[in-house]
Amino acid sequence: MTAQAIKSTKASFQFLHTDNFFLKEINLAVHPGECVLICGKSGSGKTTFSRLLNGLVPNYIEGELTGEVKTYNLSAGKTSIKDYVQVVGSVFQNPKTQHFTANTSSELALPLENIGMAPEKINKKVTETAQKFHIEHLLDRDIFSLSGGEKQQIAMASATVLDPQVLVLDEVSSNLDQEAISCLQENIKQKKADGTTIILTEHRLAWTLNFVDRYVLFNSGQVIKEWTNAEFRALSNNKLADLGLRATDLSSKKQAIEKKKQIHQDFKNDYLLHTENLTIGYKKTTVQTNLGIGLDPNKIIGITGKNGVGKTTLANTLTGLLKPLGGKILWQEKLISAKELRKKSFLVMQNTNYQLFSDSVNEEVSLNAKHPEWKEKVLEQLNLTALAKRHPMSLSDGQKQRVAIASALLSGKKLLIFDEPTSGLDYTNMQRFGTLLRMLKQTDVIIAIITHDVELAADWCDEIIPLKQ
Ligand SMILES: Nc1ncnc2c1ncn2[C@@H]1O[C@H](COP(=O)(O)OP(=O)(O)OP(=O)(O)O)[C@@H](O)[C@H]1O
Ligand SMILES: Nc1ncnc2c1ncn2[C@@H]1O[C@H](COP(=O)(O)OP(=O)(O)OP(=O)(O)O)[C@@H](O)[C@H]1O
Repeated sequence: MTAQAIKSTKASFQFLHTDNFFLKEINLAVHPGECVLICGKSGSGKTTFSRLLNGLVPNYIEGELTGEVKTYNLSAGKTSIKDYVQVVGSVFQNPKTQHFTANTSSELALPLENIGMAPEKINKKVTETAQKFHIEHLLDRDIFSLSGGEKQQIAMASATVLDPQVLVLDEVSSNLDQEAISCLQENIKQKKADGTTIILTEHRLAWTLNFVDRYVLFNSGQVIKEWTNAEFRALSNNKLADLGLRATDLSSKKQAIEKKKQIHQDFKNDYLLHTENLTIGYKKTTVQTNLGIGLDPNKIIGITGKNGVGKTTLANTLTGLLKPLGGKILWQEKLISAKELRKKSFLVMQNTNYQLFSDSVNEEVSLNAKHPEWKEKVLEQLNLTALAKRHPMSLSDGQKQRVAIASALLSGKKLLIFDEPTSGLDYTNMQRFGTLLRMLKQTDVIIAIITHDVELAADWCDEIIPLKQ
């Protein structure tokens, strides 16, 4: 019998400074070349378990581990990270935390340099890898000036450049457009065909049906169910929703999105907030020119478009964080400055790590809250009540996202823009977020959501503005 690629035997893990074991007696065996997807609610332990497979837990995120977790001959808690990186390629949920260099080409070359590959071979491999992921246009760029999806693509390419035996991919599709997801699918299938063992943690499941062998459901730090691919495909969207999981059949949602694009009227100038010939971008890069868009209260507006098209740049400009390169932004038909826009608006960023400052969830959402009387209800609706005393930085990514969302909802600002707010959210939390937005839209607030999330756009947006290249 072949040895297992991954074998977790009664693995339990307790985070430092906590009273209880969070992961509880996890048994899971994955054979070489198998592709296993870990799903489950936000905070169920998907990321923590995946970090036991690449050595980050407990080497980097400390705590007590009992039982055993082996990735080939490496053993969590006993093997150093240095040895893990030879065997396991990882993509983290938040790609920003994983880049080691400031330049995209150096980022892809670094793992190859570390194993002493000759420079001409390195160049060839970097070019080949970029071609596989269709990201040649991103080579030799400053990493910090990439869009969220572009960063995710670089992280994925860099994790595979050494052809590792195991890939651990934590929410790798969360910021990608449809084209980038198709390319990711092809690459994963190719890796699988080459015998790579692949572990994914995901909320969005539809894109995984044609390559995942087994689905494993986590709940409160435990494995509670497993399905083969065929069994999982047989589950209806309703059944998945009962389990708190996202839909696998998105056909009707995609149709709904097309209808919502038609509902949105092209530019007219009686919007509460509208732009005229707006040019947005950075010192040396113009991202969009001649933008005429309008936003009104009392509806939830989705903003969609391909990776790198300028959605985040637009959000930053409309909330006054970035000055326009040209053109006008008008509020009630009067010119409005960046400073005034900052006063009126709240932006929930794509990476919420940058906007959580307080020592507890409770303090964070109370900062600048104009509606403290809503606090209890909002925390409850976003499943945060039990986390109120926790330090925001100790939360899972989906939990952090919900804290930033709660702050926005309580802020009393007139313009709320959410940049990919549901990238870390399961079905139930996405629905709860949508429900809160529907309540809020009756209060004369402009609500805009930048999103690649097909379910969020279809189920909760009233109109969709597609941003074009
Ligand atoms: N600080 C910056 N300096 C220069 N260029 C930048 C900067 N930030 C982003 N860009 C570039 O501007 C373009 C638009 O980026 P933006 O983040 O607005 O895209 P996006 O539509 O939000 O993408 P995604 O869906 O991937 O999040 C991209 O090509 C990106 O590489
Ligand atoms: N350093 C830490 N200290 C204490 N608790 C932590 C720490 N890191 C994570 N947790 C808690 O462990 C639980 C599992 O977190 P994990 O990130 O594994 O969840 P997840 O299923 O990946 O969630 P999401 O889908 O939101 O990313 C969460 O309740 C989280 O708050």
